[in-house]
Formats: sequence, C-alpha cells, structure tokens
Amino acid sequence: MTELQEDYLDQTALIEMANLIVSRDGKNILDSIDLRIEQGENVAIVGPNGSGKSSIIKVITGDYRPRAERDMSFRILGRERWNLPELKNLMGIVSGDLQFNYARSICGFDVVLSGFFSSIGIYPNHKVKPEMIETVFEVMKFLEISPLCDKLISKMSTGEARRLLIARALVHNPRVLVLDEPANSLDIKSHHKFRETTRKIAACGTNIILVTHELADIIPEIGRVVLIKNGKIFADGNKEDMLTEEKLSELFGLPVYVMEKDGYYSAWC
Ligand SMILES: Nc1ncnc2c1ncn2[C@@H]1O[C@H](COP(=O)(O)OP(=O)(O)OP(=O)(O)O)[C@@H](O)[C@H]1O
Repeated sequence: MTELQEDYLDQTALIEMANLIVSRDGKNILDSIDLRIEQGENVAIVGPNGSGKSSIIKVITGDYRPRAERDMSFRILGRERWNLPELKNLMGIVSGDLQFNYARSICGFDVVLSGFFSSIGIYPNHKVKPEMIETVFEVMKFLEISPLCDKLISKMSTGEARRLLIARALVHNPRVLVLDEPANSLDIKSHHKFRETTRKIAACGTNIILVTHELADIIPEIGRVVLIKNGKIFADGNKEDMLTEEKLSELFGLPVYVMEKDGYYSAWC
C-alpha cells in the first residue's frame, strides 16, 4: 500500500456524487445522480444498455466532467481534484475499450508491465525497474496466469486477455478495482474463472466496483446494488432487496424472472 493510500484510510467516503449531471449532445446522459460509496464497500451498478452505467465510471476516471451546477459535488476520498498519477494509484480499471486497444501483438508480460506506465505496450522511453518486473511476476502468479507471459495477446482467448488486463490493473496495488462489463463474451468456464479471480481480489481487501447488465457477474462479496435507468438512479440498496423480480421487471420494462443459488443470481425473461 502506498503512502497516499494510507493517508486516506479513514471514514471519508470513497466516492461521493451529489446532483451530478453529465450532458452530451444536448441530452442529460446522467441526471441528478446522488451516490455515495464507502471505502471497503463492494458495489454493482446494474442497468439496461444505454442507461448510463459506463458514464458513471467515466466520471470517476475523469473522462467525463459533470456540469458545474451550484449544488453539484463530486469527491473521491473527500477530494475534488485528483491528478492522473494519483488516480491511477488509487484505481485499477478494466473495460471492454481497453481490451479493444490491446488487440495487437504484445506479449502477456508486457501487457501487465504496461500498467505501470498507463500505456498500451512497452516503449524505449519507459524506465522499467527490477521491482516492477518482480511485481508483474507476483501478480501473474496470484491470478494464476503465469503461462500467459510469452503469449501474444492477439492470440489469446477473450477470457485469457480479460484476466491479463485485470493483472495490468492490479500492478499498482490499487484500493479499488473498477470492472466495466468485464465478463462480456466469456463462455461458462471463462466466466467461472473470471468470477473466481474477482473473488480472490475482493478477499484481499480491494474494493470492487462492477458495472454490468449480467446478474451472474455479481459475486457474493458484492453486497450492494445500484440500479440505473435512463441516466438516473432507479434504486439503491442491499443486493437481496434490489435483485427482485419486481424491481428488475420495472428496470428493464418487461417481466423478469430471477433465481438465486449459492449467492449467485441469474435473470431471464
Ligand atoms: N460521448 C457521448 N456522446 C453522446 N452520447 C453519449 C456519449 N457517451 C454516452 N452517450 C450516451 O449516453 C447514454 C448512456 O451511455 P452509457 O455508455 O453510459 O450506457 P451503459 O449503461 O454503459 O450502456 P451499455 O450497457 O450499452 O454499455 C447512451 O444513450 C449513450 O448513447
């Protein structure tokens, strides 16, 4: 854990948003969002396609700026302003966009190593220190992906590449791992492996913020679910109270059936 991280180990919320609005093309894609996520809390953000889930993540990562309304506030660990290296130390991000950027010939080891430089691959100007190399080996071992060291990411399966990108996100030992639709296009076995990986990370005390429309992605360690609809928070609370047939039917606008088994949920209609 870095000094910066230790400084913030208090009761300050991890993320606080109040009356947060984001507009694009004259439309509020996020509208009056009030959201507080505590340190140590694992949260899933669930909603239909286009509801605003990824936009919330893009606000957190600084890619989208909220509108400067008078009563708007947005803080991460109590602070309104963060520079990129600080945010990078705090959060690891895995998204589909990132995987698309990596669709070329870079070996697994370099993909993970490039997490230290927030780059796509390793370049001559990167100063690679021995402790970075050690960390890459450690993280790959922890995630049980050491055999992917020499394999080109362009030749990996989607599941392998996804776990590699999680390793890339973890090299800084971040406090928070943000997963945006992480299990898209994974088959049943890869999905299982992915969930086991996420559980292992959560067990080590890393906060998980998961964005998904797939209930099966929500690991038992996630206790809170925020439902998003049309850019607004539709409901927010304990997983058991949110993942009900009544709430999900209203969220998706059609009758949804839900089943729970061993802490995992699935839904169909
Ligand atoms: N840069 C942008 N310019 C214009 N519209 C945008 C932009 N980014 C997002 N939107 C719109 O905002 C809405 C919310 O998008 P967002 O990607 O946050 O949804 P989502 O819930 O993550 O969807 P999905 O599940 O399909 O990934 C969508 O209608 C989308 O078209």
